[in-house]
Amino acid sequence: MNSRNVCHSLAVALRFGTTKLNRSGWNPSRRCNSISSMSGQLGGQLSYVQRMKMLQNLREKTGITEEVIRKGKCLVYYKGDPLLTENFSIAWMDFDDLQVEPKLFLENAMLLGMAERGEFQFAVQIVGFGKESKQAVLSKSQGSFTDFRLSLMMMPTYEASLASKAKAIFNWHRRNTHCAKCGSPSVRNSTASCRTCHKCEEVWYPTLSPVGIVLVADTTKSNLLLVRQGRHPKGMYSCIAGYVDSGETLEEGIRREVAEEVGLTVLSVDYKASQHWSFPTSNLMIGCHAIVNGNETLDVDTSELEDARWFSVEEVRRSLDSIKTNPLETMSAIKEGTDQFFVPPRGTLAHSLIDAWLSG
Ligand SMILES: NC(=O)C1=CN([C@@H]2O[C@H](COP(=O)(O)OP(=O)(O)OC[C@H]3O[C@@H](n4cnc5c(N)ncnc54)[C@H](O)[C@@H]3O)[C@@H](O)[C@H]2O)C=CC1
Repeated sequence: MNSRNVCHSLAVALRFGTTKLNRSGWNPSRRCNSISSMSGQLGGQLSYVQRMKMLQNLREKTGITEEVIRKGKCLVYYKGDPLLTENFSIAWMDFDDLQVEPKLFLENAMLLGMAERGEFQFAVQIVGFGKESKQAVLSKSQGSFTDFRLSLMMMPTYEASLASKAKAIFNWHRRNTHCAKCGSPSVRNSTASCRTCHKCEEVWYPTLSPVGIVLVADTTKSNLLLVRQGRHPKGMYSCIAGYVDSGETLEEGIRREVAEEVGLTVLSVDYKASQHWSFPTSNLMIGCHAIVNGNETLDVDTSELEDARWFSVEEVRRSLDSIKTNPLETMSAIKEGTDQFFVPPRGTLAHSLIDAWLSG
């Protein structure tokens, strides 16, 4: 089985307004002074600060011009799946290779960011380009369209965050075509960073929900508590996660989730890392380590969880090593129906929290 077939199988196994643009939107005839003045810098390395200022300028002042599009590289999506190379990196495409009018491109694209060499990064959905679009892209590129969830687990971290951002923003625009204040149609700006109501001019920004995710250890630090939901692949145990409620701090949300889901008292919480996560919508996963009183009896909320169990550090380390060394083979074995315990794959914050705890 070649690696693409393995990937396809794994993807199955892991199944877990109008185009008129507003005043900061598309205007092909407008020259953008700031971009023109920057053009001397393009091609060389740009500092992080320079790049952020330029992106801010595009979002908030000038909007996207044809000049910007032509200097761009595109992350291409077909029906929600990104175009990746054989090695699970983004198969960036030049705008010219997409053979589409700039206006149609922009109606289906969003500004993602800017590479260090000054290339603008776009994400674009090609479904809107017509029936032949998929074949046309595949014939011009070295990539193939790869299941989105699998992509996030296999891509380099930086690229996975770009892919996650694009998916979340596209979804948000699709679901938020009308103003939540007056009900009139809203229009997106050219970078896709917001929508403006045509009637009342209220501006709407993509929403992001905070989720606390926590790796729980007992006071001896020799046991880790992991949980599984019915929708997880067979054998997979992960960290406790839950949405932070309005009015709560992150720590309060985590204490409440641990109490509700497994009936344990959290003694301490330490922030570790965060990750954007676009399932099912747009979440900011905020990852922590926590210590609980391990003498208390587990009281599992079976409406949320199928199981919660203490694992020894050695058991968790063996599982993590296996999935780190051979991610595709391990996931493939799991798909065949093994009862083997495994931790979430690379690309998930749960995996990083476990990895950080074991290396700490
Ligand atoms: N990247 C990672 O390592 C992991 C990510 N996750 C993600 O964390 C999120 C939360 O996990 P679960 O609690 O298991 O999710 P869930 O989808 O089971 O949600 C639990 C409950 O929260 C409520 N809810 C749903 N959406 C909400 C929102 N936007 N704001 C407030 N409440 C909401 C609903 O009542 C739902 O029943 C999910 O998106 C899940 O995919 C979970 C574990 C690991």
